[in-house]
Parts: sequence; structure tokens; C-alpha cells
Amino acid sequence: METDVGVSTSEEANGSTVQKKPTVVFVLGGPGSGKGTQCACIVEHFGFTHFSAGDLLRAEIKSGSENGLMIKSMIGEGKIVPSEVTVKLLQKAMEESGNDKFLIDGFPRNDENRAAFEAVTGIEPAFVLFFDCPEEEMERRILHRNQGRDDDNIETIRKRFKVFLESSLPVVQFYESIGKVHKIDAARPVEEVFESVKAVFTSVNEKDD
Ligand SMILES: Nc1ncnc2c1ncn2[C@@H]1O[C@H](COP(=O)(O)OP(=O)(O)O)[C@@H](O)[C@H]1O
Ligand SMILES: O=c1ccn([C@@H]2O[C@H](COP(=O)(O)OP(=O)(O)O)[C@@H](O)[C@H]2O)c(=O)[nH]1
Ligand SMILES: [Mg+2]
Repeated sequence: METDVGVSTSEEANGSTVQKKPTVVFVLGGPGSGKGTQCACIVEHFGFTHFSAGDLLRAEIKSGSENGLMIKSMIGEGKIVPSEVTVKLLQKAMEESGNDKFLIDGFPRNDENRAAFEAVTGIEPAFVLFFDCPEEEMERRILHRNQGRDDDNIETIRKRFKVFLESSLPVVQFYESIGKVHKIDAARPVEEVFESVKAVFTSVNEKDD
């Protein structure tokens, strides 16, 4: 069943109303590629609301919800939490936001995530940002992240890299095959990466005008 998340209506010239789906941009890239960092910059410049699927899952653990223990153990193993849980959290966050432009960071992480989001919300992404970064650089960044995350240890990092290659890259490849991916070289300083990100959002806005 489709959600009414963030749906806004507008008057057509003939007096009928049309429903406008929210704009969603998926922000993908390996663990430590800089998704969260760049999303914070995008929010400041382009009026999007940012949701990190990982942050929503960590908040769910903290809230003491009945799924908390399951989520905690899956994150600890670097595994992908079932779509049902993640899609529900994203849907609720979008509904409560009051905005209609969303950056969804770190999701979809596998094909099942992708299909479930589309089936439940009826939303297809406007485009996908893909932060491309070598593993050695991502590993260095995560080991310096200092956010006290249980999964930022070398053993779990290696598992997350494997899951990324096996399950998450195919999602990027799918969106590439339908021409929706903007690939960004993420192995540069934050400001330089953001220059490339800015160019993508600016060119997309110009096309829409
Ligand atoms: N371009 C960059 N160069 C160097 N360090 C970065 C860069 N982007 C992010 N970082 C740092 O690397 C770590 C991981 O970044 P983060 O945005 O949390 O990545 P992700 O959300 O993709 O896991 C953080 O400590 C962040 O401050
Ligand atoms: O849609 C998602 C997003 C995250 N995760 C889990 O949450 C962890 C951390 O995700 P996050 O995006 O915060 O990590 P990052 O890629 O930013 O390091 C992942 O390894 C997964 O175990 C998940 O199961 N589904
Ligand atoms: Mg992140």
C-alpha cells in the first residue's frame, strides 16, 4: 500500500488537483566515504531534510523498542537490518518532517531494501549520489571517527566492506543502468567533494526550471 507521506497537492488549470510526490535523493557510498558529512553541507545549501538510515536505526536501539536488540546485534555484525524495519522508520521520519525534499543517506543497502521502499512509499529517487572512495581511505576515516560506535572496530569494518561490495554496490549498479547515478570522487578534502556535489544539485535544479 502506498503511503501519503509528505504528499502535497496543487491546483491544475482546469481546477482538478494533482498529488505531488516528495523528492528523494539517495546518498550512497561505502562506510566512511563521507555520506553524513556531505549531507550536512547539502542541507545548508539546498533545503533538504537529511535522514541517515543508520542514525534512525541507532535511535531505535536507544529508544528501547522491541526491535532494539535485534537491530543492535545486526549492526554489531555489519549485517543489513530487514527492510520492513528500516522502511517504516524512514517513512515515519518523512511523514513527521513537514518537508517534501529528502536526502536518504546509507539506504537502500541491498536490492530488497530498494524494492521495499518503492513498493511501500511509491517513491522513486530523483537521482542517486554515489561517493566513490578507496577502502584504505574509508578505513582510515572510520578508525578516526570517534563517535563511540560499536561497529567502528576493525573486525566489524571488514565485515561492512564485504557487505558493501556484495549487496550495496549492486544497488548503485542498478541505478547506473537507468542513468540515475552521479558518481563523485570522495577521496578528496571535504570542501572539494562538496564542490562536485554542489555542481550536481545546481545542474539538476537548472534542468527542472
Ligand atoms: N572528504 C573527507 N576527507 C577526510 N575526512 C572526511 C571526509 N569526509 C568525511 N570525513 C571524516 O570521515 C569520517 C566518516 O565520515 P562520515 O560522514 O561519517 O561517513 P559515512 O556517513 O559515509 O560513514 C568522519 O570522521 C568525517 O569527519
Ligand atoms: O539501511 C540501513 C542502514 C544501515 N544499516 C545498518 O547500520 C550500520 C551503520 O550504517 P551507517 O550508514 O550509519 O554507517 P556508515 O555507512 O555511515 O558508516 C550498517 O553497517 C548496517 O548494519 C542497515 O542495516 N540498513
Ligand atoms: Mg553515516
